[in-house]
Amino acid sequence: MKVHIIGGGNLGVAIAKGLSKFSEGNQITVTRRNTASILYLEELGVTVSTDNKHQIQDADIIILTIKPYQVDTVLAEILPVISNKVIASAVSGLSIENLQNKIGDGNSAVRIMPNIASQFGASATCIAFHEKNKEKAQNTVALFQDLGTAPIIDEKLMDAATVLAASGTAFALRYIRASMQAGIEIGFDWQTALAISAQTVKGAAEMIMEEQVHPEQLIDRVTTPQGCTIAGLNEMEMHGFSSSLIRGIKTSLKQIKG
Ligand SMILES: NC(=O)C1=CN([C@@H]2O[C@H](COP(=O)(O)OP(=O)(O)OC[C@H]3O[C@@H](n4cnc5c(N)ncnc54)[C@H](O)[C@@H]3O)[C@@H](O)[C@H]2O)C=CC1
Ligand SMILES: O=C(O)[C@@H]1CCC=N1
Repeated sequence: MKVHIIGGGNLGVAIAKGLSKFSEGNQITVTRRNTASILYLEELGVTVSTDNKHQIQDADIIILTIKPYQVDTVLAEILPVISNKVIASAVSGLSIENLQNKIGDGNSAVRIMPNIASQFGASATCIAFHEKNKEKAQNTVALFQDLGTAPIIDEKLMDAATVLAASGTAFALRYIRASMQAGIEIGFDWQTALAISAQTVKGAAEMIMEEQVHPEQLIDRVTTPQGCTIAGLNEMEMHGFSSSLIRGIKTSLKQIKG
C-alpha cells in the first residue's frame, strides 16, 4: 500500500517507523513543513517531503497526524488534487462527521487513535468509521493491526480511547518513573531501578493479555497474607493511587470535550 502521512511530528514519525519495520509491502511518505529533523527516515526507505501533495494522487491511505488547528489549511491544500481517497485522521477531537463534511462525499473519512508505541508494533489503535465506509476502512484496519492491536469501536468512545490508549502511554510511563524513583530511595541506581520497573510492568501486562482475567485475580496471587505487597498496596490506596489515576483520566477526557 502507498501510505501518505501528513504531519511528521511525534505520532507521524512513530507510525512511519513502525510501518517500515512491522508492515511489509508499503511505500511510505511523510510530510512536514520543515523536514530537516526527520530526513533520517529516508534511511528506513521512507520518502520525506515538504510538499503535502507529493505523489498524493497515488496514495491508498492518507493519514493525518497534525494538530486540530492545522487541519483546514492542510485540507485546503490537498483536496483540489485528490478524489476517492481514504483519509484516516488521528487528530484528537475531530469527529468523523466533521471530517467527512470537510473532505466531501468523494473521499472517505476514517478515525484512528494510535499511540507512539506504533513505532514498536505495540500500539492499541482504536478505529471508528461510518457503516457506509466499512469496506474502504479495511486497509486502514489491516495496516494498524501490523502496528499492534486495532480494535474497531463505536465513534462515541473515540475521545475516551484517546485518553485511555494515547494519553495512557504517558500515564503508564509516569507509573514507571515513580516506581524508578522509589527504587532509587530503596537502594538501586536509576538505571537498574528503571530496568526492573519497566520489565515488571511488561510482565504484568503480558500476564493480563495472556490470561485475560481481571487484574485483581493476579494481584491476589502476589499479595501473601501479612506480607509486604498488601501493606504497600493499602498504603498507596490510602494516598489515592487508583482514584488519582481515575481523576486524571477523566480530566483528560474533559479537556478533549472542551
Ligand atoms: N503524540 C501522541 O502520542 C498522539 C497524538 N495524537 C494526535 O495527533 C496529532 C499530532 O500530534 P503530535 O504528533 O503529538 O504533534 P506534533 O506537533 O509532534 O506533530 C505535528 C506535526 O505536523 C507538522 N505540521 C504542521 N503544519 C503542517 C502542515 N501544514 N503540513 C504538514 N505538516 C505540518 C508539524 O511540523 C509537526 O511536525 C494531534 O492531533 C494529536 O492530538 C493522537 C494520538 C497520540
Ligand atoms: O495530548 C494530546 O492532546 C494528544 C492526544 C493524545 C495524545 N496526545
